[in-house]
Amino acid sequence: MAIQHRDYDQEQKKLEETVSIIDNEIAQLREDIRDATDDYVKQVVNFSKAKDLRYLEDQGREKPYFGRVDFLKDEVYELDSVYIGKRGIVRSDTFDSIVVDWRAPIASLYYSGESKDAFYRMGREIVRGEVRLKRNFAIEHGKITGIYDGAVKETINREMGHPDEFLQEGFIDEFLAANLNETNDSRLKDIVATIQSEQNDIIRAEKERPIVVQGVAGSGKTTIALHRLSYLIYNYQDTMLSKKFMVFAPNRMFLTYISEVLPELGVDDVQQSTFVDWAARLVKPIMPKGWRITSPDKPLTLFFEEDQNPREQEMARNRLRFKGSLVCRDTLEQYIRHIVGTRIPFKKLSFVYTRTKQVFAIDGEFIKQSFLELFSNLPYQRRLDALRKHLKQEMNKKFYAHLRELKVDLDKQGLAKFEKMLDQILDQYMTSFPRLEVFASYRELMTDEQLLRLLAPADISDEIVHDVSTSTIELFEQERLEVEDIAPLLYLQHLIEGLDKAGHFDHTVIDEAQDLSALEIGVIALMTKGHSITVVGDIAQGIHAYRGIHSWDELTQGIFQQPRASYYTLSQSYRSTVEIMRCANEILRRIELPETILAKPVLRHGEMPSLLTSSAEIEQWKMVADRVEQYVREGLQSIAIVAKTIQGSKKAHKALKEKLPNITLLGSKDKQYPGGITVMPAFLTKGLQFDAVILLDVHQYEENEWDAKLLYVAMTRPVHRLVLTVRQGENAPLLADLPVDYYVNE
Ligand SMILES: Nc1ncnc2c1ncn2[C@@H]1O[C@H](COP(=O)(O)OP(=O)(O)OP(=O)(O)O)[C@@H](O)[C@H]1O
Repeated sequence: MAIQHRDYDQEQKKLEETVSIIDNEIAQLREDIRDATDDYVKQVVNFSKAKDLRYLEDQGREKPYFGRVDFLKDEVYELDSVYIGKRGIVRSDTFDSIVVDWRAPIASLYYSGESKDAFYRMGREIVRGEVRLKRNFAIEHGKITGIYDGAVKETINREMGHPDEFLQEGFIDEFLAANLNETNDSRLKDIVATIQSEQNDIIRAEKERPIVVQGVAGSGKTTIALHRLSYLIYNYQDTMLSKKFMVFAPNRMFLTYISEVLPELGVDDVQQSTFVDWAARLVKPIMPKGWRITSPDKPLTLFFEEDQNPREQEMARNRLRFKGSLVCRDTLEQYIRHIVGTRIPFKKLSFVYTRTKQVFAIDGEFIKQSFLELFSNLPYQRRLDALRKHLKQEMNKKFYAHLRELKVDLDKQGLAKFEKMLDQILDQYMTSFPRLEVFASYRELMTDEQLLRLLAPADISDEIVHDVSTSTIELFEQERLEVEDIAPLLYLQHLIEGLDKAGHFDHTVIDEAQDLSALEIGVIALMTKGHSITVVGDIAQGIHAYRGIHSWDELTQGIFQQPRASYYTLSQSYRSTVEIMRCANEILRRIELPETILAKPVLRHGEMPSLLTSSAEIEQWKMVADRVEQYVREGLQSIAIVAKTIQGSKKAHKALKEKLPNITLLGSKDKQYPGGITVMPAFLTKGLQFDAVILLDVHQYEENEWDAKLLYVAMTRPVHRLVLTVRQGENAPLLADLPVDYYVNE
C-alpha cells in the first residue's frame, strides 16, 4: 500500500518543504493586509490577497496538492515535474510556481493520463511530449497517507493488457475508489482530484462552441458542468465575467444544492435560475396587465395523478408539445413572413418637390426587395426603422442629383425645409406598415385555427392544430398564460423587437436539459454570447411526456449549427452502488429509447436493495418508519422517502410525522434542501442524491415510458441504500421481470 511506496520519503519531504513555503506566504500575506488603506487600488489588491490568505489557511496548508505529473517536453527534452492542487500557489519572493492550479493548461496532462504522445494547449500553441508519471496523493494533516501511481488505462495496460475490456466493467483506479468510498453525505463536492479523462475533455472543451452531453444517471454531469465554469473563468477572465454566467436547473431546491459547491470552485457569483423564473421575468413586460402564469406543477398533476380525463390529457399533450417545439419556432417565423407578404402593401413612394415641380419616386418593388433582402437579419420593428432610413437616403440621393442637374444651391433654410417635408412624407408612408405588438401577434396566431393551419408545417396534423388553438382560447379567456407560452412569446419578441442584449450571458449551463423544450433551449441560446453553452442531460431521465427533448439531434441539428455543437456521452456512473444500479438499469431496459446507454456503475459494492411488501397502509408506514430509524442509527444522514405524486408525498408526510417527528415535506416551492429525513414527490428528486431512498408504492408506476423514466430517476438517487415498497396483491408491472437475486424480499 501507499505508505511503503518507494518514493514515500522523498514525497513526504517535498510536502513538508511546500508547507513551509506556504507558512512563509501566509505570514507575508497577513503582514501585507494588516493595515487599512484609503487607496482604492490597494484595497482591491488587499481584497485579492485576503482571498489567497483564506485559501492557504483553510485548505492550502492542509493539503496543498493532490497530484503530480511528470512531463518530458519533446523539443527541449526537459522533464517537468508539476504538483497540482485546487489553487495555484506562487512564491512571492521568487515568483516560482510551487503548485499549479488544476485549471491551468499544463494540468490537463494530469487528467488525460500517462501517454507517449501527450500534449496540452497554451493559447494557440500545442506543447507536445510524454507523460512519464501520473501520481495521486492522499494527504491528511500534512502527512501523506497514500500514493497512487498511474491512470487507470495505463495501469491496466501495464499490468493486465486489454484495458477496454476492464473499463467496460467499470474498473476504476484505486485512488478514485478510495475517494468514492468516502462519500458519506449528500452534498455535491468538487472532484478536482479525481476528474476522469472523458470528463476532463468536457470541462476543457473550447469555449466558443456549444457542447451537448448525454450522460447516464450519476455520471457527474452537474458536477463537471460546474467545474467547467470554474475552468472558463480561470482561463478567460479577460473576456468573461462570472457574474455573467448562468446556470439553469430544474428547481429552486436543486439550485441551492449546487450552489454549495460553487464557492469551493472559485465561482461564487454566477447567476442561477430555473428557466421559468428567469423567463417569466422577461416575459412580464409583454404580457397583458393582470394576466397570470399558471403553476409549472399543473401539467404534472394532469399527467401523473390518478383519474384524469384522457381527452383533456391528450389535448394538453398536443398543445404543450407544439408550443415547445422547433416546429413552433418555424411557425412563428412563418407568421412574420406572412405579415410581410400579406399585410404590407409596398406602395410606390412618391412626392412632388413644389419648387421645381419635380416628382421623386421609389418603386414599390424596390422597397419590397430592400425590406426583404437588406435587413432580413433584423427584428421586424427594427427593419421598419432601417427601411425608413434607407428610403430617406435614397430620396436624398435623388434630390441632390436633381439639384446638381439644375445647378441650384439651396441655402440652409431650404435644405431644412426639404428635410422636414421628407420626414413627414416618410412618416406618412410608414403608416402602411403594421406595427406589431408581441402578445397580440402571438394571440392571433395561437387562437386563429385557420391561420395556424395555414402557417404551421403540413406534417402537423389538423387535430394538433385544432387542439392547440381551442385549448389556448380557453386558457386565454381566463387571462392565463402557461409556462409553455413563455418561450414562444420570447422567440416572437426576438423576431419583432429583438431581445434585450444587456441581459446576455457570457456562458450558460443548462442542467437536466432533457426536461426543457427545444424552443426553451433555443431562447436561452439567443441570450448567450457566441453560443457558449454547456447543455447536460439524460434522455432516460426525461420525465415529462408532454415536453422535453426526445433526442439530442433536436439541439445539435435544430439549434446549434453555427458553430456546430460538440456532442459527448458519459456512461460511467459514480453515485450509486453496483447493486442499486443493476436494479435501476432493469427498469430502463423495459423502454426503448433512441439513445439509451445503460449506466456502468464503478465497482463500489453495498447492500442489496430491499423490497418491502405490506398488506395494509398502516403496516407500510410502520415498516417505513422502522427502516428510517434503522438507517439513522447506522449513521446515514440523508434519507428521502419518495412518493410518485405530490398528493402521495403529502399523504406519506401526514402518516409518518408522528412516528418520525423530524420529517420534512418538500414541494417545488421549497428553496432549501434541509437534509435529514425528507418526503417528496419523485419528480423533485431530479439531480439530487441521498444516502438512502425509500420509494413508496412502486406498484403505482405503470408500464409506460414516462412512469418508467420517473421510477428510474428516483431509483438512481441513493448513494448507499435503496428500498422499494409495494402493496400485497397489487401488481407492480415495472418490477415484473426484476431478477429475484437483484433484491432482498422482506
Ligand atoms: N470523477 C469523479 N470523481 C469522484 N466523484 C465523482 C466523479 N464524477 C462524479 N462523481 C460523483 O458522482 C455523483 C453524481 O454526480 P452528479 O450529480 O454530478 O451526476 P449527474 O450525472 O448530474 O447525475 P444525475 O443525472 O443522476 O442527476 C456525485 O456524488 C459526484 O461527486
